[in-house]
Amino acid sequence: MNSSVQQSAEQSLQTPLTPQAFEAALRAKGDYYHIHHPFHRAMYEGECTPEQIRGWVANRFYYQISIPMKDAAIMANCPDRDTRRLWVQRLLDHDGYDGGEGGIEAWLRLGEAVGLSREEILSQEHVLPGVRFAVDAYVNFARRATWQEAASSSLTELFAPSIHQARLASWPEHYPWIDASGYQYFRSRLTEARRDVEHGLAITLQHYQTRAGQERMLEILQFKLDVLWSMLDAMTMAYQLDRAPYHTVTAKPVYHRGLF
Ligand SMILES: O=C(O)c1cc(C(=O)O)c2c(n1)C(=O)C(=O)c1cc(C(=O)O)[nH]c1-2
Repeated sequence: MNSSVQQSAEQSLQTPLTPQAFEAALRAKGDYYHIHHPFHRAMYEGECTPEQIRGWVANRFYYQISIPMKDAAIMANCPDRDTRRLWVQRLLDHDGYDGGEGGIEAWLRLGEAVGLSREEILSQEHVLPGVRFAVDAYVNFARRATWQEAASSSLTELFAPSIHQARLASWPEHYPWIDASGYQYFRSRLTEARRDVEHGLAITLQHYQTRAGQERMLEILQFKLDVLWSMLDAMTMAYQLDRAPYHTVTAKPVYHRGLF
């Protein structure tokens, strides 16, 4: 590269993206959302066996119960009262409040609708180590990052309404054996995720003002996409390729159930 070309490349890397261009770059990350993962595609194309659906629901439960801990960690690091007043809604959405059951309970109902018992889900006996490690990486990131960085890592939710919508549109047709009462979680998230995104996006656009910061935020978003993709990789090994951990040694789920 001659020096003037190099200089202008360096300059453009120092120029912050406009808020519009930054938001467009965030949205472009949707190309790597787990909606494109083969396990996910199989789910909404009707190709999954009941065992595979049950495996996904039981494993995703670990994400569901970890999200409020992740959000509590963000609040614990956030000195801004106005932010906390809005952010606390996320905990309440999942844990329930004022007689409302909340998302964790709705997920347990989804589990029952696909044929799992409540005890089986709560015991975490089906949670694969790879899923656990991926989810824990997300919670641990939220514990040690600044609250703004941790808040912005939730922005994969930009793409979540379309994935919940895809399930609502395809599962009842493909999997008539699933009790329709189980779908309430997906329905609730359509509106909850949109509201979360509005707040998360406002924090993000306000916080990342330099080009280096914006590039870092895109890397944070990629980290979160990696978390979601890696969870499905672990499920693919166990439920599609019959290669659960230790399958060469035993068919028993000997893997640990969390060390809290
Ligand atoms: O079903 C999904 O594909 C999906 C994805 C995501 C996401 O993109 O992180 C979330 C959820 N669901 C979800 O239900 C949810 O409550 C949620 C919270 C968060 C977050 O990062 O704070 N992501 C997600």
